[in-house]
Amino acid sequence: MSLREVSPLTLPLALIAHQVFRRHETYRVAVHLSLLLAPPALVAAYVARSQPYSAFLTAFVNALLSYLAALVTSVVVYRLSSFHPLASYPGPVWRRVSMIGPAAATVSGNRHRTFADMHKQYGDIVRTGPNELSIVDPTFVEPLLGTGGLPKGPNHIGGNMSEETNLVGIVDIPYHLQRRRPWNRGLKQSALKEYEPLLAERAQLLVQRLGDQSGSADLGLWLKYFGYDFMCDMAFGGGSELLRNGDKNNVWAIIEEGMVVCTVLHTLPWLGIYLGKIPSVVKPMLLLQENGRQMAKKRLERGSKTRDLYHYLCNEDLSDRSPPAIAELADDGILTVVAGSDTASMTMTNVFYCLLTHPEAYAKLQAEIDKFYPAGEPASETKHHRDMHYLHAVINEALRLYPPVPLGSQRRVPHSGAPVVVGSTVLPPGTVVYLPPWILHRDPRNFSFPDAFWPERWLITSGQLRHEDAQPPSSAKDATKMDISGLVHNEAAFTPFSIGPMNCPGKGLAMLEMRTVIVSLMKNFSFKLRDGWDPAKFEEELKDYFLVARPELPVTIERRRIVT
Ligand code: HEM
Repeated sequence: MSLREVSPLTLPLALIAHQVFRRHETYRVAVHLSLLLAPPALVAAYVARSQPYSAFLTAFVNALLSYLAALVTSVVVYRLSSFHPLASYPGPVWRRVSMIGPAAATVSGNRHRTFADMHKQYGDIVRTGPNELSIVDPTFVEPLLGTGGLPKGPNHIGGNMSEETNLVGIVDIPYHLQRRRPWNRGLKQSALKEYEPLLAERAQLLVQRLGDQSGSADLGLWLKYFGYDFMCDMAFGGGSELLRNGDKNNVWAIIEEGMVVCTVLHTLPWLGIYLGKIPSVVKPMLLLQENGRQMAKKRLERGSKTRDLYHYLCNEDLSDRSPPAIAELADDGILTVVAGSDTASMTMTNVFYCLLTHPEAYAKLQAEIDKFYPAGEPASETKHHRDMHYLHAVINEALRLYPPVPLGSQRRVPHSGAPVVVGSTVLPPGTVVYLPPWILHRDPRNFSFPDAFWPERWLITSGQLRHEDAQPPSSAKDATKMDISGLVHNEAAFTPFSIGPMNCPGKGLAMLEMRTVIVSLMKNFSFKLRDGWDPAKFEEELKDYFLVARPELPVTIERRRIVT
């Protein structure tokens, strides 16, 4: 049977299959295979009935080719047509067709820059994929992320290579909220108090190890070691000694290589499901998952002397509750490692990069630290944090310029529900949405001098500094006092931790950790960028692999004398 003979039969079946795929998006391999193979098989059985088996095989191959060609054509034509629900949204034509190209492009780590370029060209709402929009209008933040907002998007299904994801990717809102409760208990203020001694001990070890580095080091690397060790202390009651022993098991290479693969699979979730079945292809991802699972499993086997995060995740704080399933706890171990250690250590690296390239800000923060932590006052004392307005402003400003999750967390309008309407914008069912902090934070409509590191903006708007006493950022040479008095500062557009019931539960811990470490380091050392290193490279080499991957930060280190 030739292609021409089978095509009249396969064409209508392909059109029906397209509609089924479109309305009932599924990640079940069995359903995919049935929809892809059963119709051509039926056509072949029909046209080659009462003929030898070889005729059936020829008919099947031809039916499959014509069926797939019709299916692909139908999908592409529909996505490019004015019938597609997102047809009215502007965006590059190639991105309307398929996510395969965008997924391949994520490997470069420039996804955030690509999104920024698209917004420059097409405006505030851009169609960045066949069914995907990126929105940089801050009035959408609360309705889409806040209470009553949208559920999570499907990207973590790809990253997890399974529809069963850890907390961060749970799509079903009631189930997400149920799984979220122990995290909230384990990361609330009273629980943080119990982590403070662990934090103080680790920060002291970081100081000691940096002091051993004979005057020069990659500060980013040591902050990564610190971040991982502290996260293991805090979450699993110990288990990592990178600061003492170095990264002999390459855990950071595992995390960073895993995140590259994860970003590709976030963009094409169905591919994750398939590649998950070919371990050799997704080895970095599997190693990353195994690392997190092992950390959690070892913790469960040995128990913990401290009330660590797993004390809460295992419901050990509730006498009337049994622990959740081991698989669930192990999956949340992966999330703990990635969400908890990478983000905070990266932000501390960014803080030091900003301070070291802005000596006047460095000097102001040093003065504040010396005021609150004179000789004799331990750097681990947290009671001063709330009065350290400049420290808070510096951290906020680093988070504004370099949000660790540059595109933010994905959301999706449920397939089964009604369209979501925000103002005059209609988001049809099935639409995936990004609200990228990287772009919102650098938009002059949200923040004056958007590309400048200028902690003073946070002091002015919180009433700590009068407009008339503020100096414009050093990089904004032509700025006037007028520009400062008409300061634009829209905190509704500041979303490094996301917002709403599915936001980051680790915000309080991250702030505590960052403050303690910055104080400990600046109280003990003077840092300078290593001579000959070009700081311009730092920003260029920041990569978006869902979380930001950072370049090295080489510094010279000198011990300060005023310290006890
Ligand atoms: C500077 C540090 C950090 C930043 C900027 C950050 C940012 C984020 C963002 C943007 C999300 C996505 C939220 C959403 O979907 O709306 C998230 C989720 C999450 N983060 Fe963080 N994070 C940081 C540190 C931490 C720490 C220290 C922990 C502690 C373990 C943590 C635990 C989590 C968890 C468990 C989730 C999943 C929340 C959920 O889906 O309900 N994060 N984080």
